[in-house]
Amino acid sequence: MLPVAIDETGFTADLGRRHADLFEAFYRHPFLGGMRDGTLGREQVLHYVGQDHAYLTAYVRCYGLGLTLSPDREWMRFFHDSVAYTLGEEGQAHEALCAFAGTAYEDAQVDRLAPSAQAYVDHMSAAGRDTLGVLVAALLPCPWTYGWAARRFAAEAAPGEDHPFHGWWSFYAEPSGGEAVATMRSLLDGLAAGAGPAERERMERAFEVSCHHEIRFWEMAWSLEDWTPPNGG
Ligand SMILES: Cc1ncc(C[n+]2csc(CCO)c2C)c(N)n1
Repeated sequence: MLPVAIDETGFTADLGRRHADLFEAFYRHPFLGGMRDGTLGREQVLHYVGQDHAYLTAYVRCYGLGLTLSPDREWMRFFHDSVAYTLGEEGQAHEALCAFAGTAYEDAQVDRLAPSAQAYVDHMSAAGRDTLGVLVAALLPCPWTYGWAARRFAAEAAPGEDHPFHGWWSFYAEPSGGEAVATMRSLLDGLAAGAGPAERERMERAFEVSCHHEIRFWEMAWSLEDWTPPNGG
C-alpha cells in the first residue's frame, strides 16, 4: 500500500512515491510485526518506550528550532500546536505500552540514547541548523510513517480492544494525526516550490535519511541495542 494516493502531486507526494519501499520496510519490520500480532516481548517494548520518550523530547526541541526559523505566524502556529500535541498527547501511546509491560511510565524512562536513536536525533538537530525546508523534511517521516502504518493496520485487521497494543495502534490511527501530516506536507510543498535546486536536494536527502532512521529505530528496540562494544568490549 503506497503512502500517497495515485493522483497526488507535489514535492512530498513525489517523495512518498519514491520511498514507498522504505515505508514498506518500516511496516514489515519484525518489531512492528510483533506490535501487529501481539507477540512482541516485554523487554523490547520497554526498550522502545525508554528510547522513544527521549526521542520525543529531542523532537520537541526541533520544533523549537523550527520556531526560530519561522518566517511568519502561520509557521509559528504550526510549531506551537505541534509542541502542545507532542507534550500533551503523545505520552498516551507510551502509557498504553507501559500498561502492557506492567511498568510505570516514569520507570521506563532513560537518560541515555542508544546509538540508533542518537543518530536519528543528531540528524534532525543538524537539519535544524540548515533551512526551514530541510528541517521540516527531516521531521516529516516521523508522523507520516506512524499514521500511515496505523491506518493501514486498522484497515487490514481492525484490532479489537482485547489486542495487547490496541491503545498504541488506535492513538496513531486517529484522524488528527492524518490532518497534522496533511498540514505539514502542504507547508513543506510550499517551501519546496520556492527553494532552489541545491536546497531542494538537501530537503530530499533529509527526508530519505529520516525514513531510514525510522526503520533503524525499530531495529534498535528489536535487538535491544545499547553501547556495549561489538565482541563484548
Ligand atoms: C521514532 C519515532 N518516530 C515517530 C514517532 C511518532 N511521532 C513522534 S512526534 C510525532 C508528531 C506529533 O508530535 C509523531 C507522530 C515516534 N513516536 N517515534
